[in-house]
Amino acid sequence: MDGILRISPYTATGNTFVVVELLRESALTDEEKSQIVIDVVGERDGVIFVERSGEGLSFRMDYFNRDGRRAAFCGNGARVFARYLRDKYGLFGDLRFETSVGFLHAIVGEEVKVEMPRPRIDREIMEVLDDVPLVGKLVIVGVPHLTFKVTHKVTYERVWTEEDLFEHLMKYAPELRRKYDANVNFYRVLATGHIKVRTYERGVERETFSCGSGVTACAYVYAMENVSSLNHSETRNGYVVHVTTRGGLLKVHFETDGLYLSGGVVNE
Ligand SMILES: N[C@@H](CCC[C@H](N)C(=O)O)C(=O)O
Repeated sequence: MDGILRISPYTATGNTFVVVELLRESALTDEEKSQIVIDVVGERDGVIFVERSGEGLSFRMDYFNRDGRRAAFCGNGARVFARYLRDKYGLFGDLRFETSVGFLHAIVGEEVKVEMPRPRIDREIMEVLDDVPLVGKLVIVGVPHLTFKVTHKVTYERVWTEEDLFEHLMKYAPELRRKYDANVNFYRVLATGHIKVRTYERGVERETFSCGSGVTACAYVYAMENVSSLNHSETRNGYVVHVTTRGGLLKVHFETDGLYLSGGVVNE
C-alpha cells in the first residue's frame, strides 16, 4: 500500500486520529482497512477512511477504533473529516457527507461544526459503584453511550468532593464498558448550560481526552432534564451546552434541524 495511501494525523480537542485516503480509483476491503488501522494507528485513538461517494466532490467517512474494528460513528472524527476536506480539497462552508449512519451536514470555517446523529435514549441504568448509587442512561448517538451524572458527595466510607468522586468513578469505567458494550461517560454540572464530561471509549479501551458523541449524549440528557422547552420540542433553536473536556471546550448546539457539535481541530 506504500505510496498509494495519504496518511495525515489530526487531533480534535485531544481525541487523536489518523486520516487515511486511498489515492487510486478502487476500494479497500474491510480486512485491508483493519490491517491498515493496526499498521498506522500508533498511540492514536482511531482511523478515519476518506472515500468517494457518488459523483464529483462527494465523500464518505468510514471510522475504525484503534482496535481495528469499525464504529458506526465518531463525532470528533466527523469534525476532523470535514476539516480534512477543507485542507485537501478546499471545501468550505456547507458540506454534506456520508457516514455509516446516513448523510450528515457540516459547516466548515475556522471551527468545524458537524451535525450529529439524532440522540435516542434507549433505557435507564442503575448501578451501585462502591456504595454510590448512580442512575444513568444508555443513549445512542450513532454509537452507544452510558451517561452518569455525578452528584453524590457522601458515602459510608468518606466525604468526597465532586471532582474526587468523578476521578474515582472513572476506575469503574472498564467494567461498565464490558458489561454494556458501550462507551462510558461521567458528567457533572459546572454552571447553568455548562457541563464537564470524561469518557472511557470502547475500542480504544482507555479514557480519551474527549469524545464528541459522548459529549453530545451527556449534553442531550442534561438539556432534556433542565430546559423545559426542549422537553417539549427538542428544537429550541440556538440553545447551546458548553462542555469542558480534558482536551478542551466543545459546544453542543440545539438547532431546528438537529444537534450540532463544534470545537477546534488541529492538523499536526
Ligand atoms: N471518539 C468518538 C467515538 C468513536 C467510537 C466509539 N469509540 C465506539 O466504539 O462507539 C467520538 O468523538 O464520537
